[in-house]
Amino acid sequence: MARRNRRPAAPAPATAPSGAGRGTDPAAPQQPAGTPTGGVSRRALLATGGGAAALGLVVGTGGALTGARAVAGERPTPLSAVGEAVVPFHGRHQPGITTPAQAHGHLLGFDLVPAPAPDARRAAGALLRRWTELAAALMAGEPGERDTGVALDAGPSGLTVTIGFGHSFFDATGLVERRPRALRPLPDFSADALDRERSDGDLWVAVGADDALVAFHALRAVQRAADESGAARLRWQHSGFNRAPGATASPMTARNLMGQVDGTNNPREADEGFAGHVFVPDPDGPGAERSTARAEEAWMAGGSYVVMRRIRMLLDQWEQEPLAEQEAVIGRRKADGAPLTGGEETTPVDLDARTAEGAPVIAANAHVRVSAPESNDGATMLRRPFSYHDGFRDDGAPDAGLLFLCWQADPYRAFVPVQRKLDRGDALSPFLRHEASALFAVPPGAAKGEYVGQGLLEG
Ligand SMILES: C=CC1=C(C)c2cc3[nH]c(cc4nc(cc5[nH]c(cc1n2)c(C)c5CCC(=O)O)C(CCC(=O)O)=C4C)c(C)c3C=C
Ligand SMILES: [Fe+2]
Repeated sequence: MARRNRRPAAPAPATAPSGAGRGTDPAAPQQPAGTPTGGVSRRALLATGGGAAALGLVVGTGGALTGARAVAGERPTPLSAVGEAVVPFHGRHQPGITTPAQAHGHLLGFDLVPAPAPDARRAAGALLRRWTELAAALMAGEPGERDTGVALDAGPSGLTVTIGFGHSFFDATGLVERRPRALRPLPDFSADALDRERSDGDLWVAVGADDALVAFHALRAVQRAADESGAARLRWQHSGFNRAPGATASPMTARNLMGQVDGTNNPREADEGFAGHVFVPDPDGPGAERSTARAEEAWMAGGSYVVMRRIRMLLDQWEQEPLAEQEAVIGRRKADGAPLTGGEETTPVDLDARTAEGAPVIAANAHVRVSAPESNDGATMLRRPFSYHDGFRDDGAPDAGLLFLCWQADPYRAFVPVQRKLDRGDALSPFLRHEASALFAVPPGAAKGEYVGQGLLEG
């Protein structure tokens, strides 16, 4: 059976007319996040004399910020395509789902501060409004409330901020009736070695940007807003990276820390049925008949579910494997990601191909065979991972791997069956340890004037 491969990533237009930010292919992180807009950037404001006052900069709280680069009348040096890229915040879906994965990512899990349910709900609503306003401002290149200035000289750099709800949020806020069925806790898998303190959580915020300072600036603003609100406290943080835009001569699919080209056969937004795989359908729209959602979950229409897995790679073992073994484990060539059945990266994998001796060319336990939609009743997810490296463990091994993120309309029809199958017989599994896990309901995007999750908290 010849399988359909997705088209190669097309270079993003320098200026996108609306909506999509820098294109919608998470497998194409090397393209600058390009949607220069007519909006006034932080840097332009400074250079045209708006200065510190217009930016509401922090002055006198330890590190005075004066906007010293602001000189009235001075023309700003143009930002590079990377710096000036703007991803729109408002829209049907939240940003950071179909946005190509950026060079830097921070994933934050929060717990609500215990309080009687009505108070916790009110406090959560206020925090979500504050996070929404912050995200919209920072993503547009404007300063946040009492801005720290960390991102002062940069453009928004394709910044995205994405917000979600965990299973326990609904207990804490007395909203159990409105908890989606698809948000029930993930089952245990035999290979799990999960650290519960770095898993789960009431609330989730994901920050991505192509500049490290811009990403940190947003991460800190989000965490400080939670702290100051008294509504939520940080439970865990996982930080990761991808290759920087422009690091390769032309846009290419990213590699992971095992050296494999990773993301080739991701679904593309232009594929038929893409939205049905990734986003929760409208109750009366196409795809609703396949949905298990109840009327109480209508607030999730246009939203998506994200599974996060922190997967450590046993790199000392992996790097001992001969190249041919490494390629057999995946079913693709390491150099260019082409299937072992021939062709180039985007050539469809032929799962039926046999050697002269009659053995399958793609092994029965090869990762691409076991995980493919064709082997899982069509189960399809949008993968959007970051690599991570957090130093070395006591045994000297790198604490490094993949912050695996996948997006789907229903995790029980995508991640869960596929991970069950991988758990039973994937040639890659012996080189992996799943160390943290979480599932979040990511509501639809907010319209102007609304906040993310308003449909749940006030609907
Ligand atoms: C449960 C879902 C998946 C987990 C967990 C997972 C972990 C994981 N994968 C790689 C490396 C590669 N994965 C590739 C393809 C691929 N992986 C999944 C799912 C999970 N992977 C799917 C659905 C697919 C696509 C299969 C297909 O349709 O062909 C590839 C091949 C290139 C590609 O298409 O992206 C690589 C390489 C690692 C290293 C990893 C955990 C650390
Ligand atoms: Fe995979």
